[in-house]
Amino acid sequence: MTEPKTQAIAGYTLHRTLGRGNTSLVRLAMDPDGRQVALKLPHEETLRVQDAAERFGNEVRLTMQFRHPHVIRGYAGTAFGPGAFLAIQYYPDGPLNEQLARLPGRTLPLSAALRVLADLASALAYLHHLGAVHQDLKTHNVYVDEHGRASLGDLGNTYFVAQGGRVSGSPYYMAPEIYHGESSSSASDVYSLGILMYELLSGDRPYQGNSYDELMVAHMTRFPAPLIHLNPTVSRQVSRLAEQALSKRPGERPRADAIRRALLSDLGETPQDEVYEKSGVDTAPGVEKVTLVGRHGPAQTRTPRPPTESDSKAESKPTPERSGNWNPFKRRK
Ligand SMILES: Nc1ncnc2c1ncn2[C@@H]1O[C@H](COP(=O)(O)OP(=O)(O)OP(=O)(O)O)[C@@H](O)[C@H]1O
Repeated sequence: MTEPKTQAIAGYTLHRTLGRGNTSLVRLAMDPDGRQVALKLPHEETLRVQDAAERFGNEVRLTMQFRHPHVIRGYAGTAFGPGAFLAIQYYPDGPLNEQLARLPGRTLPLSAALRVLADLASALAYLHHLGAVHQDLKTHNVYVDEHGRASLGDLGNTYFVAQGGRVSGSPYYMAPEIYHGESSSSASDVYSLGILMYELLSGDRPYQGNSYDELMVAHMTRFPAPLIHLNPTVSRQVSRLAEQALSKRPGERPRADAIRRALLSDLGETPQDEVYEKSGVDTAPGVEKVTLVGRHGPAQTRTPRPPTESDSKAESKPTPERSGNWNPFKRRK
């Protein structure tokens, strides 16, 4: 296969193409420290279209800021301009959807599935603690290493609730309130986690459909069978939490941390509190900063500011994808 022409990034030796998404081309590369990395290079089109360029910039900025063992590790990046790139941890097995496609029956063994879900619940609990919403939890954005430990990637649509952001999601995983055109919240991430719990623990996503509209109806009006009926090896507690995560009303869903605890209990572990410390690192003059350091590593900085009128417009503006060439895996931009 001929490799597409790609912009050279100083200090990086480019190797084979790992994949191509809507936003970027991803190349295996050697970084200046001699480490193998996945190098995300925005498409020319991404850099030309303001909205897409901003999403790439957002992904670079947040990936470099967040530090958590289950949020994909960013090594270096440039958010904007012709030299834009993001170097992240390389996962030889690719994203979880590709891993599942290679497995018989598309299913992980129970303990492996519980571990992946517990790691993702931990990642969400961390983001939610910081006041952020991921908005795009799905198998395509999950990477699992050789020890079976999972990381949540693709922070392009992640935003801090206090700052506002564009509502988005993927139709198989998207909460009813997003279909209704309401704002996303930590509860909509928990809904996506509930979908993933069904998917990984029963072998199927709970809601199916051949179009955006069919999926919308399913998410809004149907209720899946209890998870324990689909997989009797799952505990009652995990089954109940998965059902509650899929509540139509966001307020009735559990928190990500409660799900993490239940999953760890199923693994025979005693869940520990995840501790986030406060510290004060200034990144810009004249702006209040809150820096939260996870027990797992250094700094995440957020800049609270009151939502503006344009934020609330953006938050309340869903962008349903109803065109003829509907693609269930393509994120709604
Ligand atoms: N860290 C990684 N390790 C290994 N392969 C990766 C990694 N990141 C991305 N890839 C490969 O590159 C492909 C494209 O990556 P990704 O989906 O993140 O692209 P994107 O354009 O940024 O996303 P989107 O399509 O959501 O805009 C993935 O499907 C995967 O095959």
